[in-house]
Amino acid sequence: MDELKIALVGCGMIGKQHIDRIQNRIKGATVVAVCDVFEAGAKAAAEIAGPGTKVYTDSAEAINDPDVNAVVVTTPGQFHKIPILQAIAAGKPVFTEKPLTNTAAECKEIVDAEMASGKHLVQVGFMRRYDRGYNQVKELIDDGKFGAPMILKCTHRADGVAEDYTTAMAVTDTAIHEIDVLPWLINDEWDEVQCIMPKTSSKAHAGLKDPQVMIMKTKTGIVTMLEVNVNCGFGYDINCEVVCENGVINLPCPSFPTVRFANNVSTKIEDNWILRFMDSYDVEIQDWVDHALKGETGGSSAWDGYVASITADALVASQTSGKAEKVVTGGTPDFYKK
Ligand SMILES: NC(=O)c1ccc[n+]([C@@H]2O[C@H](COP(=O)([O-])OP(=O)(O)OC[C@H]3O[C@@H](n4cnc5c(N)ncnc54)[C@H](O)[C@@H]3O)[C@@H](O)[C@H]2O)c1
Ligand SMILES: O[C@H]1[C@H](O)[C@@H](O)[C@H](O)[C@@H](O)[C@H]1O
Repeated sequence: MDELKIALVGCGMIGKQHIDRIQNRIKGATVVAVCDVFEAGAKAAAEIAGPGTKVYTDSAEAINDPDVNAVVVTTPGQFHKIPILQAIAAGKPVFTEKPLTNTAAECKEIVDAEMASGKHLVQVGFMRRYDRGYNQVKELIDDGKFGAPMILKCTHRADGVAEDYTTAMAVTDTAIHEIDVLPWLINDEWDEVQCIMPKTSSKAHAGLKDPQVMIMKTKTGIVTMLEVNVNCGFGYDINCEVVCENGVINLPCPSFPTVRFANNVSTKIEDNWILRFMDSYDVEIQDWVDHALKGETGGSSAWDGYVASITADALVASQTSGKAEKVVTGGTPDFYKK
């Protein structure tokens, strides 16, 4: 294969961004077909992709088009499973946005199908593994001079959320990023996780518990305290402080000038995830393309996506039990050992 000819399934917000990214900033890949259950949405996406782009409303038809040799899935999480399984059945590499799917049971079906195919075909869009700041922190941890990490203090704050955002989504849609990236960062695995509900913000819509505090402990005993706070009202504020034996490492934020003005010292906070992680998405998709052209996958595997969902299910269970819940994965199959 010398070029990926992609069918993109799910032409919403991030789907359209990935089309623009692939057509204009990524080498070695072109979107040749787009698919959305709403034909008008697919047609609008085809306009972005350019003349000659095929338009589908059925993912099986798009994925099995003989001109298509790779797939990008950008439907909402609860609709990821079917197009991913269709891509695996067709033997075509597939990049899916996070989460792999919304439940661990569905993720297991994908893992089983990929192992049965005998080929590594699935990459999950946990883009923080490609973020420059997280990579700089990882290099410092791996260097060893800071000693072992012991405590991680993280925030995942957003300006606000839509009315259909649920209490469980604080885990499955939002904290899922930290659930994936932190074990990669500190070379460890989750052991048990707990969700604690502080006083709910008056800005949270009816029925939503926000903020939430997630306490997550790894197998070697490192403890993470994660604040998920999606109605903070002041911007998209991602922080990660790693307290090690000999020092403390702070995730660098994208650089904005610090200004002194009107008796204040201040720095801008990014408005949203699109702007905060813009560069990471480009690096991530290019890395997927480069790997897929060689018959490989990079970044997060289907197994990583499955483990993230098992962890998310445990945290969601803790939202009601209030107790620490064990994360039980059964061990990495040889197929996924790196
Ligand atoms: N990595 C990130 O930071 C990041 C950011 C935003 C969204 N996401 C993820 O991207 C995915 C999409 O999010 P979004 O905000 O773009 O959603 P969206 O609702 O804007 O778009 C989803 C689109 O998929 C279409 N669709 C639904 N079911 C379909 C099916 N079976 N076949 C074809 N099309 C179908 C819908 O009609 C819609 O146009 C989600 O999994 C989300 O978690 C990731
Ligand atoms: O909490 C949001 C995350 O910070 C983003 O990166 C996206 O994944 C979005 O879907 C989530 O709702």
